[in-house]
Amino acid sequence: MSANDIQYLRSKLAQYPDFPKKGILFEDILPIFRDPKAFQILIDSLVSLIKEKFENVDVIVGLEARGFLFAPTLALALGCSFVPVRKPSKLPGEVVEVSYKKEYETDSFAMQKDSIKPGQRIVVIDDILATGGTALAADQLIEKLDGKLLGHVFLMELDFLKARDRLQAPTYNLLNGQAEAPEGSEWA
Ligand SMILES: O=P(O)(O)OC[C@H]1O[C@H](OP(=O)(O)OP(=O)(O)O)[C@H](O)[C@@H]1O
Ligand SMILES: Nc1ncnc2[nH]cnc12
Repeated sequence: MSANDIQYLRSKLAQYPDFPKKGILFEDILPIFRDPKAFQILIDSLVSLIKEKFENVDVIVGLEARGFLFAPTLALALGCSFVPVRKPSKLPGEVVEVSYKKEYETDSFAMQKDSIKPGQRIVVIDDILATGGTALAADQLIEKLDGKLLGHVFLMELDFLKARDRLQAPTYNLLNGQAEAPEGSEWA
């Protein structure tokens, strides 16, 4: 991704102080999707990043709700499956479920038991890494289904919350720099 592309995507982000609660600076990614040029840059950049960092990806897992805005398009561009992680009571059939805490509330997440096969190679996609509670919950669900977690890709990361230290798998983001797996972890 060129510096111009990064700049273009960053110019589409909007900040809202004290939303949804006092003290939270909310980062809004929705303007990206109002502009087809920005959306195309986003998908092309994510495809390049994933091809560069991960091998033989079978499944892109997207997290409700904002991950759903671009993870299916990305999966299609990569020729992978798309599998959703959803909020509770939304998925039919047998599910696995976990509760988690995020920057401004608690919630729970579920996946359909037959949505991934044991050993499938998985990259988890979401818009923002804040405390990491959401991403860790997705990791737990993938582990319960015996998927092979390759790593996480975010559009952006709230560095000051230091969530990267909580995530074990390699974690990348498009808009504010990249880092490798923690030293000593199985992915390092
Ligand atoms: O790292 P964390 O502290 O867990 O926070 C990050 C999560 O918070 C937001 O989702 P949220 O559930 O608020 O909203 P959404 O349903 O609009 O995606 C965001 O889209 C991430 O999924
Ligand atoms: N500050 C923030 N802005 C947007 N989404 C978020 N999810 C968690 N924290 C967030």
